[in-house]
Order: sequence, then structure tokens, then C-alpha cells
Amino acid sequence: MLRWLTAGESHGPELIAILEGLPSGIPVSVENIQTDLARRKLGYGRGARMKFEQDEVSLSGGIVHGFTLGSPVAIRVGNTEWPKWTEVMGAAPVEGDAKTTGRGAPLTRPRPGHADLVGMQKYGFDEARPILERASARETAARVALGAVARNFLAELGITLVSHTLSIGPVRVPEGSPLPRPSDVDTLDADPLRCFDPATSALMVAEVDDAHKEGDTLGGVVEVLAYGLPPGLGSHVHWDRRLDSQLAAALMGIQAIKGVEVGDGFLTTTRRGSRAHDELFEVDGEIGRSSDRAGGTEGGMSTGTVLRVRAGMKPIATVPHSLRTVDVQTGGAAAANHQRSDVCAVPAAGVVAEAMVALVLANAVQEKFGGDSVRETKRNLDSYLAAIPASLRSGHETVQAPERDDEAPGERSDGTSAAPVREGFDAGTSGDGRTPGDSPAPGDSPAPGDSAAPGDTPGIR
Ligand SMILES: Cc1cc2nc3c(=O)[nH]c(=O)nc-3n(C[C@H](O)[C@H](O)[C@H](O)COP(=O)(O)O)c2cc1C
Ligand SMILES: C=C(O[C@@H]1CC(C(=O)O)=C[C@@H](OP(=O)(O)O)[C@H]1O)C(=O)O
Repeated sequence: MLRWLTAGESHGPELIAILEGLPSGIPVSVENIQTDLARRKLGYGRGARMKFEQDEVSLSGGIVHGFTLGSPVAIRVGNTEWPKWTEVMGAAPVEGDAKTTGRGAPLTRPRPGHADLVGMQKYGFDEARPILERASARETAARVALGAVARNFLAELGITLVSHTLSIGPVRVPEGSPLPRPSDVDTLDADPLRCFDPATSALMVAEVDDAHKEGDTLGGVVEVLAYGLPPGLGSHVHWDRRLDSQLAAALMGIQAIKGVEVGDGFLTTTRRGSRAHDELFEVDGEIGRSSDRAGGTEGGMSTGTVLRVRAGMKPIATVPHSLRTVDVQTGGAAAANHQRSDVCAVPAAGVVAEAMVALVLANAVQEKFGGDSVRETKRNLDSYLAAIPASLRSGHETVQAPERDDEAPGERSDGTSAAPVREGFDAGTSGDGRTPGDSPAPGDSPAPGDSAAPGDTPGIR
């Protein structure tokens, strides 16, 4: 079992992350953790802090000469802004003005949508600083650092992850857009919103500009894909062993994430059963699926096809034009505390989500295959795959579905083409207020389940 913990406050000296339970022999370097931390700062709409604050990574345990030892991995992410915060956030007791003036002035106007008020009630503080420092998503830097190590472990086993932005506010990637593959990561990271569809990305930039101009903020939806998984990670036998329950918990554990979908998620609930599942076919001596509506899990286990999970982020709660609140010192109405903020952090949330999925998958791999060295884990994985009888083997990719006996050639009974198609992004209620299952508005792209264009390839939605 993998265990991981993070510690540290947003304006503290550093974040500390520990990951226990990985085998020896995983390549890890400061540079590759730093690369992922830099990716977490990406995204149009991030605030000024992303530019001036640097993440200073050092490896304090579990790694020697570039490889894990099998002992706990300890990572320190230093905060270059710390010298400005030593008095306000230092561990030693302070006297005099430091607690009441300047940066140390009490934050008595709790921000709606944040942990501020309920945290003060629960932990017995009369101002929000001691709460917001830990509730801040600065902590996600520590998770991304751990995720980089987990990802390297998975890569040794041929498992690779990609994340991308599906929607920002009401602007979303159209149906039928290609799914990014691991080779597309650089392209994604070069896009201002980490969106794989350039035309949609341009609209997203305009949406962020508009929200910024209006003193407002935005949320959105990200998707994480994992390629190369073996079938059988997780288990149907108990709720907490289900891979999808572990993924949902990990994604919901990210600040501001309010919804998770596996595969086509809520959209699936609007379909009839005949159009909701992934049928099985024998193709070239293997069992294949003609669609990936389920998102790569069945019965709480990975199926071996592409894993596809989504996380929906609420709009940033520190709204520049300030939400109404109560000043807990005076009891009077007030504008919520606001200094600066991201307008939109959805692209960054995608990188964090990728890290969380990597940690969950690394744990599931270790649970299933064990091993104290990567070589041993790999040997166990290979012998598991080799032991699956030929009659039960299935592939990673979706396949061309044969026509059904009761269908006209080239057409399936639901009116769709027999070409393999990955259907169905719908981020819940769309920007025009329609809910999944409503008929499309004029000019909308085809609804999921509409006929796929001839020549569609596996990997398109
Ligand atoms: C990567 C990332 C960056 C964030 N940046 C901000 C920010 O600049 N301002 C803000 O108010 N909230 C930001 N948030 C969200 C808050 O941390 C979150 O809304 C807050 O903790 C309350 O949400 P919760 O109720 O889900 O915990 C960010 C979240 C993530 C994942
Ligand atoms: C520092 C990070 O994100 C911060 C997360 C955050 C919040 O409320 O969650 C609020 C902002 O911090 P501040 O209020 O100090 O400007 C973000 O910059 C980071 O991601 O590294």
C-alpha cells in the first residue's frame, strides 16, 4: 500500500511531502519534479503570485543517485517568498505589532466559498489567517511533486497519463474532438488553457479576459487519461477497493473540485441501456470494445482500455469585485477579504488531477503486483498478463464493431455508424442552461450518440 502525506502552509517556509511504499529502482530527479511543478503554474488566468514565487525542490529522503531506494521518499518544496512572511508565519511566538499590523493584520471578513468561517468556528480562531493558510491550493504543489514520482513508477510499467481542459465556464470542447495522447503533452502545455482544441482554446482565452475585465472568476472541467493500464486494477469485492471510488475520492480531495465523472459519467444516465455500454467483440483473437463510454473501468476494475476521468472545478471563490460577507469583529456587513487571486485555475487543476490519478494508480499497481524493486513489480505484471488465458485476453484500444444481424449494412440499430467512436463530453448543464438529454440548441454540434463521421478513428470522442 502507498501512503502519502503533505504538510506546510501557503506562506510558510516550505511544503513537505512524503510518499511511502514505492519499490526501489524508480528514476527520480529534482529536474523532473521541477518540470511538473512548472506545469502546475501554467494557465491563462493564473494570478501574479505564480510569476514571482518559485518552487525550490530538494529531495530529503528515499532517493540516491537518481533512483528510489524503497524507503519513504521525502520532498521539500521551498517557498522563495518566505523571507517576507517570517514574522507573520514563523513557528516561534511573536510579541507586539507583528500580529496586528501589515501582513499580520487580522482577517476578520471571512471569504464566502472558502474554508474561512467554518474553519474559525471549528478550530477556535477569531480571524481567518490560520485557516486559509492551509486551505490554500498552494498545498497542491506538494501533491504534484509526489505525483511526479508516482508517474515515473507507472512509466516504468508502460502506463502514461495526460490531462487536458475540457471546459472553462460555459466554453467547452465540442463533441467529436480527438482525445490527446501522451505524445501530445508538450502541445497541451504550450496551449494557454491546456486545451487540445485550438479554436476552443481561443474562445476560452476570450472568456477569461471577459471575466477578468468584469472583476469575476471562472471554473471548468478537466479530464485525465491513463494509457497502458493492465486489466484488473481495483476490485469489485468491496466498496473501498473499487478503482473508481478511489479515483473519485482523490479528485474530490483537490481544493474547489465539486464533481467527478468516470467515462461518460452523468451523460450515461440519460441514455438507454442499449446505447450506454461498451459491447464486446472478438477481433483478431482478442476481445475488444467498440466504444469507451465506461471510461476504462467496469465493476470497479480497470478494463485495460484508456482510463478517462473528469473533475469539475467551481469558480475561484476570491472574487475580485468581492462577495458580501460579515466582519466578525464588528458584526456588520462587509466586503470579503481580497488581495489578489487567480481568475481561473482550471489548467493548473488538470495538472493536480493528473498527480492524484497517478498516486491512485501507483497504489493500485502496488496492491495488485507488489514488488520491492521495479524489476520485481514488472516481472509480476508480465506473468499476470501472460497467465490470462487466450480466450479472455482483451486489448487497449477500441475496435471496429461488426454490424449486427438485425441492422442494415453500415448502420447500427441506434442510427449510429458502426465505426468505433468515443462519445460524450457533457459538463452537466451547458452554458445555455440546457441539461444533458435536452435537444440540442440550433448550431450545436451533434449530440452524443449521433452518427459518427465515416473514418472516425479510435481515440475520438
Ligand atoms: C490549482 C488551484 C488554484 C487555486 N487558486 C485559487 C485562488 O487564487 N483564489 C481562490 O480563491 N481560490 C483558489 N483555489 C480554490 C480554493 O483553494 C478553494 O476554492 C477553497 O479551498 C475552497 O474550496 P473547497 O470548498 O472546495 O475547499 C484554487 C484551487 C486550485 C486547485
Ligand atoms: C500559491 C498558489 O495558489 C494560491 C491558491 C490560493 C487559494 O486560495 O487556494 C490563492 C492564491 O494565493 P494568494 O491568495 O496568496 O494570492 C493562489 O496564488 C499556488 O498554487 O502555488
